[in-house]
Amino acid sequence: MRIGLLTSGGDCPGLNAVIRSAVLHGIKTYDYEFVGIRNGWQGLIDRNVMDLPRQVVRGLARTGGTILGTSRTHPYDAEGGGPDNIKHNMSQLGLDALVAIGGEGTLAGAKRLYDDGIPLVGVPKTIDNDLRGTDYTFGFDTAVSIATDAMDRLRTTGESHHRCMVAEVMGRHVGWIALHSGMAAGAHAILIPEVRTPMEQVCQWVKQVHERGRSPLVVVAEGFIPEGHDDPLAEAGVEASGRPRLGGIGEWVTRTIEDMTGVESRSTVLGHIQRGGAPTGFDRVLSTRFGMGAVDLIHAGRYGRMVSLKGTEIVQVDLAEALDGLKEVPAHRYEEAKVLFGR
Ligand SMILES: Nc1ncnc2c1ncn2[C@@H]1O[C@H](COP(=O)(O)OP(=O)(O)OP(=O)(O)O)[C@@H](O)[C@H]1O
Ligand SMILES: O=P(O)(O)OC[C@H]1O[C@](O)(CO)[C@@H](O)[C@@H]1O
Ligand SMILES: [Mg+2]
Repeated sequence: MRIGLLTSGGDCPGLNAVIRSAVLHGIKTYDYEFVGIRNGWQGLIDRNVMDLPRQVVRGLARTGGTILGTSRTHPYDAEGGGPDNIKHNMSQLGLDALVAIGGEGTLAGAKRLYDDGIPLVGVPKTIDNDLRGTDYTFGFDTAVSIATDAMDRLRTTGESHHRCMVAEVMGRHVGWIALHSGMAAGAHAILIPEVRTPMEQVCQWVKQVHERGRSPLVVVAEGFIPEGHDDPLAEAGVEASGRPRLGGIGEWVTRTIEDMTGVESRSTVLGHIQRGGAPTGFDRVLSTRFGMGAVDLIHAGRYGRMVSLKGTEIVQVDLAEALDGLKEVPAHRYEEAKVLFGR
């Protein structure tokens, strides 16, 4: 059995650990061969690949990024894409099956390809943690840990200057990173895409905190839409795919707070720092187990499925089930965090 591995969508810490564990488990347990497909679906279209013998994956569990590269190439819409071309290329490369490691976009493409007759399995990744069908995606824990560390730092400088500090974190459609890092750092307000909090409410929390002698910390997810607005702020234009490049909401919230409360405020955008560097121990273990689980799925011929974490166990779910809408922050989780906002 010769298996192609690809990473697609935004990178995240843990991708290399999946590649390593899939290769080691596949070689040691089943005597499989592995091929790395470069730059996501693009590599399958271009037949741009690398061999993945055991020595290439040595020491990878603790490294950030992906040795295969990634892209947001659409497997159907890109020039040279489509199931027939991809099947042809797989046959030219001698590939029997694929492991697609990606977020909800990548796995939606994988599901379509599976429905069109391509034998593949999925591994859920993304710092956003927005995939249903798994308790956690890898990358999320690392992003939360980086954001929490940054917020602890913002709090000490904020306290020195009696300022309101605003931290913008990633989270295009969902506010998991904001919720968890904000809660971990003791934020006085957390603004997420799922909840259209009015700025009057945010300013009331900020004033209450300031009046009791503390420096307010406000955490805002990049996809937050303030009441009265229709779309998230996207001041950096659009990507090649036409998708808006989010960002700018942190600065907008900061200016609004300063104007409405008179409390001196500063904004920090964490950006891609949240996606860089080494994975946490939790993400290394999750990625390692996911990589092994994906190879087991292929060995069992269970195509069209992905590995998933349920509680402490690695299980398997249908891609269709995992892609049935995004995993948003439920209202009760937001209400729980809100108890500690403001006063
Ligand atoms: N329904 C779909 N069918 C086929 N391809 C898709 C579909 N949706 C998205 N894609 C392709 O998959 C690519 C990767 O998806 P996306 O950019 O959403 O990242 P992701 O895999 O969700 O990971 P992350 O959210 O962590 O960046 C998209 O840029 C797009 O080209
Ligand atoms: O790396 P890019 O293409 O700027 O994408 C940024 C997006 O990727 C993510 O990190 C993961 O989907 C989002 O949170 C963010 O909006
Ligand atoms: Mg995604």
